[in-house]
Amino acid sequence: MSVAQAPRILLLGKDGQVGWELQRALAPLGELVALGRAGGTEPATGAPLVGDLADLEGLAATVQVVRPAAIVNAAAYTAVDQAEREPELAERINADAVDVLAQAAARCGAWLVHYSTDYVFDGSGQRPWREDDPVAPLSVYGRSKRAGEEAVRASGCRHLILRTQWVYGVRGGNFARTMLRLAREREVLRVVDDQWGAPTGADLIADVTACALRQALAGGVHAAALSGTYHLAAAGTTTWCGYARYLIEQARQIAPHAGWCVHTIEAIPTAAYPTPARRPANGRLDTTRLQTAFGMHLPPWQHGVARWVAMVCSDAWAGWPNPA
Ligand SMILES: NC(=O)C1=CN([C@@H]2O[C@H](COP(=O)(O)OP(=O)(O)OC[C@H]3O[C@@H](n4cnc5c(N)ncnc54)[C@H](OP(=O)(O)O)[C@@H]3O)[C@@H](O)[C@H]2O)C=CC1
Ligand SMILES: Cc1cn([C@H]2C[C@H](O)[C@@H](COP(=O)(O)OP(=O)(O)O[C@H]3O[C@@H](C)C(=O)[C@@H](O)[C@H]3O)O2)c(=O)[nH]c1=O
Ligand SMILES: [Mg+2]
Repeated sequence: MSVAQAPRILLLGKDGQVGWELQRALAPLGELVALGRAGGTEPATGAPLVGDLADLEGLAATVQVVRPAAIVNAAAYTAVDQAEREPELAERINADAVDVLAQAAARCGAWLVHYSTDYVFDGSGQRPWREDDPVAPLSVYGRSKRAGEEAVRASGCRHLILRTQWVYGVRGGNFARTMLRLAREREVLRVVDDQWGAPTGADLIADVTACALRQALAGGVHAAALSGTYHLAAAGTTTWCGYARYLIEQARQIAPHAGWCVHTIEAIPTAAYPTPARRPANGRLDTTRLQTAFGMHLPPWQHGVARWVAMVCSDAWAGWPNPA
């Protein structure tokens, strides 16, 4: 395929954990126009493009100018506890801006790839959640993400809503990085052991997104039928405590002399770790639908976590343990 015929893909949120990996994974699919908060320029004409999701008018205009075959939205308000204090901003970025993108996608016939979260569920029961199970978010963040999902479906655009969870990446802050820092500062860590989910790598999310979007962009009857909501998480499940223990054990093996202080990782109930936002106890996601629809297998969560630890603990990784 020549560059001129390659579909245009508009990526928003290019500098986040998932957005960063998407720059790499989406590049082979077409002509990628990748925007962060600061925006950019249209490759052919140099026209200014808006990447700030708080600028709703600018965002709609940007889609019109780029006329992409697909929009991939990796930008979001993801500070779960902080969202309890600024619900309007969370709603604007996670719902209003998504509404604008979805309507713009519908108008120009583009696919919209959008990410959502296990935090749309109330966490009841033990069974892994399926895509059509009822949602009942416990937090401002969760409610704003639910509203974003609803806007995408209501717009009528062809879409992939990919609900994921517990994301870690080499770029940006996450629970894994917090744990590795604390393990070098404290002798005892206390971590909740009654919230369940699967740590999922930003690289895995990006690779799966590229594979799914390629099939969607291929066109035809099969492609149109792919539009819908999918759960995307690594295989297996653990608790935040199980995750912390695995991470730190891996890190100690790879970098035994990195100054570890921790000798105890104590399993605690959620009630012993109060936070502004409530989080679901059962965040397990059933990924059967994704695996069947797109013909792929998802690896055990430990594989990606071990690779991430090897990456961030390597001496070559200049920013260890907290990159710029
Ligand atoms: N992180 C997680 O554990 C999970 C994430 N998800 C979802 O996956 C998607 C990707 O998340 P992830 O990559 O981890 O999140 P990050 O927080 O790493 O990245 C989000 C990006 O969005 C940017 N952003 C925030 N506000 C705006 C704005 N007004 N305009 C433009 N950009 C903005 C952030 O910029 P800045 O850094 O400047 O604020 C950041 O670069 C999101 O939809 C999220 O809800 C789902 C489940 C779990
Ligand atoms: C730092 C720390 C956290 N915790 C608990 C608090 C909380 O219940 C759990 C996870 O804390 P965090 O705040 O790091 O994770 P959190 O920001 O809740 O992560 C979520 O982010 C959003 C964006 C999502 O969509 C979710 O899927 C999920 O990944 O660990 C401890 O028990 N001990 C600790 O020392
Ligand atoms: Mg957090």
